[in-house]
Amino acid sequence: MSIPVVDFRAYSLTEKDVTEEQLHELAAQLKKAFVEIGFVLLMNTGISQEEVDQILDISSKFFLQPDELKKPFIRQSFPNNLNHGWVPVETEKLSPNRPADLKESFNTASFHPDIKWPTSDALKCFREIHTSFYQRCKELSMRVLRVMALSLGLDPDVFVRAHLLIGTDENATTMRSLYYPPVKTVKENQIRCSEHSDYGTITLVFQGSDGLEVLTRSGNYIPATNVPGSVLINIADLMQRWTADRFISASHRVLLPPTGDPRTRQSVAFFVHPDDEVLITCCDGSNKYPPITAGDYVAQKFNQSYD
Ligand SMILES: O=C(O)CCC(=O)C(=O)O
Ligand SMILES: [Fe+2]
Repeated sequence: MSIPVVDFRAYSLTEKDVTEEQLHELAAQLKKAFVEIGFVLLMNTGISQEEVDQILDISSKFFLQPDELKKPFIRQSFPNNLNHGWVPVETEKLSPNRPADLKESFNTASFHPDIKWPTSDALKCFREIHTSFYQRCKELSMRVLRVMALSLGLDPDVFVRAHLLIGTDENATTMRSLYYPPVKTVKENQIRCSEHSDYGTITLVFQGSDGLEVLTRSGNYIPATNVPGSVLINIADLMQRWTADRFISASHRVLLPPTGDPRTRQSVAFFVHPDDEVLITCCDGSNKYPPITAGDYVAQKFNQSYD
């Protein structure tokens, strides 16, 4: 089994005249992937590899600074949005069975005027690059959510309408740039990114190199090979609840590199969340999961993963 590949050209960000027939064809392909494995590799989305390289590049300049220069941006230091900011290595614990992850990250979760952004010469484009990549990811997410609603025979705008506040502090959508430093000393069972599923509706992933693995329904992890120019998209927990388990929020992880391999790794994940106040109820009318607001669900998950 491998991750299914879907050509998204007909509804790419540069395409204005998609036909109903093309949308239904895409819907059928996405539905199959999201039911069978919960992951899909989209080609020709309109987001170019140059854009991805640009954000990976400016992010690595940020991460490679001494911790002292990153501390002013640490997560939880911005009162308007406690999820925004820098997360040092070994802070986030995604699995109860493992030590905290060997990764560092920067969460872009707010554009509130009180947010401080890096301003040094080397990082003067940091804010602009992060803001524009966030917007690109948001636009693509809206297109994907539309196709997903169609694929389930729902009102095509039902998911889009639940995500109108992306980019404000009333919505938890977060773009996270990840940096996995060279591996030196390792605790027992520690890995780069522990087994977990994501919390929101969908996640867009841009990998700088291989490393991500995905759990299949048959119970084994397979590589999500990095294909330059593509966007990997996965179902997250709230979408699994919303669809009463038709779409699956698959577990995934990043293992350690082979012993002695000094290579770092980078990726960018765009975690799409519904607006905080949106109540997620099973769209098939069942009560397989009790209703919960998107805001309460994410708050619960953050309490578990950041002690
Ligand atoms: O680094 C990656 O490729 C994915 C990271 C991830 O799954 C996450 O941060 O939720
Ligand atoms: Fe993830």
